[in-house]
Amino acid sequence: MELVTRVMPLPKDANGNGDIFGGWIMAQVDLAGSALPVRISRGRVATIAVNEFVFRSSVSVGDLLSIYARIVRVGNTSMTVHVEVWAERNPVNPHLVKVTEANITYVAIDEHGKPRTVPRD
Ligand SMILES: CC(=O)SCCNC(=O)CCNC(=O)[C@H](O)C(C)(C)COP(=O)(O)OP(=O)(O)OC[C@H]1O[C@@H](n2cnc3c(N)ncnc32)[C@H](O)[C@@H]1OP(=O)(O)O
Repeated sequence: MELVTRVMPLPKDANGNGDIFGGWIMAQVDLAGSALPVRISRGRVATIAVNEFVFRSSVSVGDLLSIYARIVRVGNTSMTVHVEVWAERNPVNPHLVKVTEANITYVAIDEHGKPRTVPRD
């Protein structure tokens, strides 16, 4: 898997318990997951489907999140990406926890927002 993003949630991203909102994590994963489809399709993409999204462990303010991605399928106009989010926590005694994984499908789109074929070369 390829490291595509590192990001640290801030207090504004948390609920009253200090846990990070799932919607914030979904936004980071959607954005990070698009990096490889943008690269291989050499242009714009749009998210068409979140095929699976699993929150395995809660995320806290100050966790350093590393988001990894791997292309699992390339269709005619679509690309499906597996994304994993790992949290590095407790700087005094650091340890890594897989907090989220997802499968997301993106469609390559042209300047009119219509699907275009993913280049094969
Ligand atoms: C930048 C952002 O991410 S914005 C986030 C929100 N996303 C959006 O606003 C996108 C809104 N959706 C759209 O604009 C349109 O649906 C488009 C342009 C993405 C696709 O247009 P459509 O006419 O629906 O495309 P179409 O039905 O031909 O399907 C395109 C591809 O998606 C695939 N697809 C469609 N539905 C799904 C699904 N539920 N799961 C996985 N793949 C799917 C199709 O199989 C096809 O793949 P292929 O060409 O590799 O065989």
